[in-house]
Amino acid sequence: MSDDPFGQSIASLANWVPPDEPPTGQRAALHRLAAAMRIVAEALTDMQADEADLLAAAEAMEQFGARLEATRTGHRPWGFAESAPAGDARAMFDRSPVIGLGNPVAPPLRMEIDGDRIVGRATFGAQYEGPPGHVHGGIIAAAFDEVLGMAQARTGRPGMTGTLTIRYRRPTPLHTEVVFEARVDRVEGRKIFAAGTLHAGETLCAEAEGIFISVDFSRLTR
Ligand SMILES: CCCCCCCC/C=C\CCCCCCCC(=O)SCCNC(=O)CCNC(=O)[C@H](O)C(C)(C)COP(=O)(O)OP(=O)(O)OC[C@H]1O[C@@H](n2cnc3c(N)ncnc32)[C@H](O)[C@@H]1OP(=O)(O)O
Repeated sequence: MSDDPFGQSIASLANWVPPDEPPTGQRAALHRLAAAMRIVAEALTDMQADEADLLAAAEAMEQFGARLEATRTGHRPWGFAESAPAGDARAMFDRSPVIGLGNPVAPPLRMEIDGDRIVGRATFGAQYEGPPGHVHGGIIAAAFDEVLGMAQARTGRPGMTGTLTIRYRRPTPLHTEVVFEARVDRVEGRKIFAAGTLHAGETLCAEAEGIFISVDFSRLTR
């Protein structure tokens, strides 16, 4: 990948560390808006507002949505180099559906690097419910993809998920902080083998194995 500046910029994201300082300005406002949208999404799963109240909110949201739509450029700023001028080299992560503080769909999972492990923490609310009172298995798979994905990216030759295998051992509770852990087991040619666990307290809720295939990411932009 040495002749591939885009690949290098993706690989450099593997050195991501959680920002020390909270964001400011437009980005802080974006995070606040996304957080407010998460509160609304969570409340919608269990609320008693009447029809008129809901319709008034829907109207306001539709109007605001139209205002935002009108400002869209279609530009996809998804590289280290491009997000740096936006004020923060890690701005790309704002968009993630799993960790993105600017994406209301994200729980959000908070990741940290601990030696050769990636640790991810999240508290899933009712909008992520699968079986009653417990987290949807597909959401758990998405979170594993992200933490195993971060672990494999730190090899410096990040790949795409080829195979992700999950063993769900115990139902994962909602409204409780749960902890994902991931690490790289071994690298064989382009294949990076990663593994992880999900715990709720002392309970092992799920285990995952992933095979990531190192790719030339500039392919994806063509
Ligand atoms: C988006 C990534 C971001 C990068 C990181 C940035 C840093 C940030 C850090 C972290 C936070 C973010 C973390 C994100 C995590 C999310 C990642 C996803 O969800 S990715 C979306 C889902 N995955 C796809 O859509 C793949 C679709 N599939 C493909 O594009 C191809 O099939 C691909 C690239 C996987 C392989 O295709 P070929 O043509 O390049 O490779 P061939 O030549 O066929 O195989 C090479 C070797 O790999 C094995 N292989 C190929 N496919 C495999 C598979 N699916 N499973 C297992 N092994 C496979 C083969 O057996 C072969 O092994 P032998 O050399 O013979 O030993």
